[in-house]
Amino acid sequence: MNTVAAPEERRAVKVALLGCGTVGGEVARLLSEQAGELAARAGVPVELAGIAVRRPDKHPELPPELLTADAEKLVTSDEVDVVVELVGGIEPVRGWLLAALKAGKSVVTANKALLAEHSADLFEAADAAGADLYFEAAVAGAIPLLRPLRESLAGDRITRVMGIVNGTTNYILSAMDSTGAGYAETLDEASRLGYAEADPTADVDGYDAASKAAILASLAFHTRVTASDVHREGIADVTAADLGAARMLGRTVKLLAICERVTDDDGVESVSARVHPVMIPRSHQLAGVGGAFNAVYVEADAAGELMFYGQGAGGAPTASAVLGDLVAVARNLVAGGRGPRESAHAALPVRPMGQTPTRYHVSLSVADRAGVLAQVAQAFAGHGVSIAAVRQSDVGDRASLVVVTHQAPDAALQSTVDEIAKLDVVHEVVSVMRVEGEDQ
Ligand SMILES: NC(=O)c1ccc[n+]([C@@H]2O[C@H](COP(=O)([O-])OP(=O)(O)OC[C@H]3O[C@@H](n4cnc5c(N)ncnc54)[C@H](O)[C@@H]3O)[C@@H](O)[C@H]2O)c1
Ligand SMILES: N[C@@H](CCO)C(=O)O
Ligand code: NA
Repeated sequence: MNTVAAPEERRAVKVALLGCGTVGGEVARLLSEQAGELAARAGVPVELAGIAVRRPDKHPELPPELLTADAEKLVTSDEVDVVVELVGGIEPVRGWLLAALKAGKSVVTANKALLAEHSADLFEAADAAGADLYFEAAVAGAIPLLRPLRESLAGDRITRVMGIVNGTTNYILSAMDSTGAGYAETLDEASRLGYAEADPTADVDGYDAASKAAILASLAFHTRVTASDVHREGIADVTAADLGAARMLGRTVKLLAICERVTDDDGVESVSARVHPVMIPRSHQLAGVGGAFNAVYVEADAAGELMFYGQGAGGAPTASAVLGDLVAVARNLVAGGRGPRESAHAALPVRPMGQTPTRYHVSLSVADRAGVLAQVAQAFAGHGVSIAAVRQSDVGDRASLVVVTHQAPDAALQSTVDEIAKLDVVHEVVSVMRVEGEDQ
């Protein structure tokens, strides 16, 4: 348990840094370059006790006496007060962090994959030992977002969190939209710039954003949501035709994480968490978020609408969030307090995607003859889906038909699209995508 130390008894807060790659390297640099200022802000010097990397011989830039390949031993060393984990992945990191917490060390991590599956165990271990668990860098990089959710908005009732939380896919979609650049070359560039995960399929297939959505939903709604509770679709299937269809409607495509508190007709509350590509109007504030930037809207009963924007990936921006957490832990050690614990009292069920209300855009290539529109409209009506707008234009002997719906349960919309694809009069389903935001 943390205790208050008299100023003369305070020794430096000693940090074990696990991982010294894109983010860890920047944390090590800033800890050294800003040592004086960090000590002044924390009220105590913050110093490295050791750095664990996979291959110490590959790091001539780091002090050799600090380097080790044995993270397991480092995390429970008597000399260490705080473990900063920037390795990533679930095992063996989970075991290291549980051992560290059990030994009373506080933990700062950027590891969303681990938190989205095991935060309950980690919080429990932190509570048992009276240690801290901070993870601002795990969602939306440099942007202060988790601290506002955990602390500033703890007195409000959040109803929705929606935004762009993966820098790599936003970088790719922005380039595909603005320059028509190809998917593969843009992904290579995102990896080179240090935005992508070690295995970039975690980014493009939506796993990274789904982990972040689970963390956001858990914090915003005071419940437990894991990555497997989040409906996940990535951007691998987003085509030039989708972007073209969006452009025709004055829209663009973004990969969004959407977490909502939903109340059914009987007043029963649940949460819905999903990640998928979405068409949004170009006038929407999220449409202007380019490159590896992230932006997240939070809607709360009393606060109204808030927006958080900034660099969501990259070494230095992510290190900024890590260092902020490290200063918070050091201050707690000095003052003898603790940061916020897990808040999961609401224990809300997770609503399946099929029952979640969404809106669809469907772009079809159809035969240009009488009665086609009626057949398509009938398919929507048969599934109880109400149409908001229809646009038809002739393309040679075919017609292009674009339908935008009102909200309906996602399963009803999926069934409608499946039925339409089988109609003889439909030559091709050119693009199907969910939509958010009002049309102009
Ligand atoms: N790169 C970003 O923009 C970014 C942003 C936010 C969060 N994150 C998260 O930060 C973490 C680190 O990401 P990164 O981009 O810096 O990764 P990275 O691949 O650049 O670095 C990983 C580091 O971990 C070390 N490592 C791997 N296995 C190890 C082992 N068994 N023992 C000791 N050290 C080991 C490697 O030597 C390397 O130094 C991940 O959880 C990632 O999801 C990254
Ligand atoms: N790979 C992640 C890093 C930031 O969490 C991204 O592209 O957003
Ligand atoms: Na953040």
